[in-house]
Amino acid sequence: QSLKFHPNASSLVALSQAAPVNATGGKAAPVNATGGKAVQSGQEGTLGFDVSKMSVKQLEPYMWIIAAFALAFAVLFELFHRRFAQTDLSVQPDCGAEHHEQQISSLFAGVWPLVKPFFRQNSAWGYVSAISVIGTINLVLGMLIMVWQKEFWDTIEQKNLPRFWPLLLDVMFLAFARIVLSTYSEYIGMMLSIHWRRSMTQWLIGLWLQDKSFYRQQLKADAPDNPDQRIQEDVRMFVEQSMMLGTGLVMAVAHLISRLPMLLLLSPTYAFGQFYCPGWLLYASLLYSGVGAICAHQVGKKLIVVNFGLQKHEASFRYDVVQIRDHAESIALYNSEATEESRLNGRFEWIVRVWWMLMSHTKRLSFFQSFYYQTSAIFPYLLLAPSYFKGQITLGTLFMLFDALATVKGGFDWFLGSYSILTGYRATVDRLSNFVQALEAQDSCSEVKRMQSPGDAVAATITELNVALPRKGRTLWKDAQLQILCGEFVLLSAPEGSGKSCFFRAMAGLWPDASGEVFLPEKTLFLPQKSYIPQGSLKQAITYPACASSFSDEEVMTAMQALGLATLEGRKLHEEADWALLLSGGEQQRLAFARALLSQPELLLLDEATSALSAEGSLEIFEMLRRPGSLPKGAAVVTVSHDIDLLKPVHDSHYVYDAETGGWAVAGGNKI
Ligand SMILES: Nc1ncnc2c1ncn2[C@@H]1O[C@H](COP(=O)(O)OP(=O)(O)OP(=O)(O)O)[C@@H](O)[C@H]1O
Repeated sequence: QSLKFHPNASSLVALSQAAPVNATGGKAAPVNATGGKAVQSGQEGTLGFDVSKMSVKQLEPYMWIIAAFALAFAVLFELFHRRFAQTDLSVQPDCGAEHHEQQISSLFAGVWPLVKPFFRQNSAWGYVSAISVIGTINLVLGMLIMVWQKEFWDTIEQKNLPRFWPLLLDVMFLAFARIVLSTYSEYIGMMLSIHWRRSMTQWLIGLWLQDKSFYRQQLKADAPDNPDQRIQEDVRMFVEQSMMLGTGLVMAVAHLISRLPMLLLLSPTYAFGQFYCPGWLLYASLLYSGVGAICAHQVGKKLIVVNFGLQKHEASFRYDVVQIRDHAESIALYNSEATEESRLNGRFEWIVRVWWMLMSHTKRLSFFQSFYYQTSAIFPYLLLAPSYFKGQITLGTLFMLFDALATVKGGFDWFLGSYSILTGYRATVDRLSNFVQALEAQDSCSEVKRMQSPGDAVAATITELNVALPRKGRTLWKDAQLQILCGEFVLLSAPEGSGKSCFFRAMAGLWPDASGEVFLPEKTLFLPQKSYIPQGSLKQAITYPACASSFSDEEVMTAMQALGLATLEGRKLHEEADWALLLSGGEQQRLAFARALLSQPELLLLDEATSALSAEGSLEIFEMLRRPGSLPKGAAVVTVSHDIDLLKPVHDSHYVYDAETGGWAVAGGNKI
């Protein structure tokens, strides 16, 4: 079809071979023969045989030989090529336990909920309208080019030189319009792509970060893997593939609309020249394409799962590489390069295995698609030959019907032709849908009621806090109680693994398997043993989680001086670096306390937050916290630590874990 509608050089060459038959039907034979002769004599001289005198009968042995060779090649290849896999293909790769849509009826299930947030915006419809207008103009241009081509070839046949040059000038206008439209439709498509991607990325990031989902997802056994890949790679693929498939579908529908009337009007009323059935060509091509689509789905549907598995293993491999970058120092100190190399190579082997599955299923689909397209080529002849030989249609009508039938069938074949892309698309849609559903599900929310402290003399109260390990695991805390008075420094101690950090997580509302009531002041700050230090300026590292601009340089410098971060004072506040790598463990903990001074919390919860500091350093910090003006008046501090002897003197109360009751008890006393 494209040969007829594109006025470029190759189409003109192709048309010059096809046109004599197409344009004038049987009458063109002399032209063909004359033109043919010149070529044939040339071939005779070069190759030593006359192609025009050859018959199919003569060539039949060669056809058999080529077919036999193809068969032998296929058999031998199937028998031996797996030896070159260089991996153990008997091990079945895991393609993930997540939900996959595999029914033909549900191939597009879940697409609309993913697309909806973007298409609620007016700008999205603006882009779609612009692309649609350009597409419609392109269709009109196609029709104009068709008319131009007819006249052009008639002019050539009539050797009408005066008309020839104006016609060439006309085609330049058409070509210019085409060039401008195709360039801008691609450009607008790219604009749409980045807007759509940004909108979807912002939506997913919002969902992922809201209500601490990013943390709670980690605790779930069946949580979707690699959220980073879903937000970055899957969104990009989803947008690109949606646009590719959407454009293809719209083009197919447009071609159908433009050619369907022609097919219905010219279609012989007798099917196969025998049975009265108006419009039967349309039904026949619909049936043929429908059966082809169903067969393609049956042959290729496993590709959905395999594509899903490939995306999963690619993401896991990339995550493992990132792990090495994140833990470079530990790995270098352990000299564990060989272990890491074998771990990475082992991980990559899974990609190789899934790739081989993909190859095998793609080969099956390609076999079927090639078979389908080969039989499609003779399909119009099969349908129309009886009517033609019975004299019900002329040769000219036959060629017009071929053209209309091929275009209509091409439209119906959109599904089959796009099936490979569709399987990848389906896998991407599943990965994104599962991710969105997991983020939107509220099943893993903590049942701990967090309320604001009444104030007055009490800074925080924890009542009947029950904490268990995920998935109905061991109970860590049972009806635990704790009351912290304003201005009080409380020390909590318990054996390792008893659940101190989980207690804090439950208080913060992070732990899913927890219940109880927690009264906390509005400004509560948790400082863990290892604080997160974002990449960027030193000022941002210190002011985190607030923005760097929330504090003046002087305020930040004062906080640094109060924490004795003397070694950092030589650094410029706006110097950018990976501070988590540059700073020592002790410096990182001091930096976290600088955050406390800047954010001025009413309750400060410290989980082993001075573990990397020396004894003097730890005491210095607590003295500084106790100094008036460091924290707001009446601010309380709760410290979890194993350094009881060191820290007890700088705290007002000391509670210990009571293993029997699963709660806190006054050190040396009874349960609270
Ligand atoms: N995400 C998790 N999934 C399953 N079990 C967990 C998880 N996090 C912690 N645990 C388990 O919960 C128990 C308590 O852990 P927690 O970190 O609260 O102990 P801890 O008292 O703070 O220990 P330490 O003094 O060594 O820091 C441990 O047995 C730990 O293995």
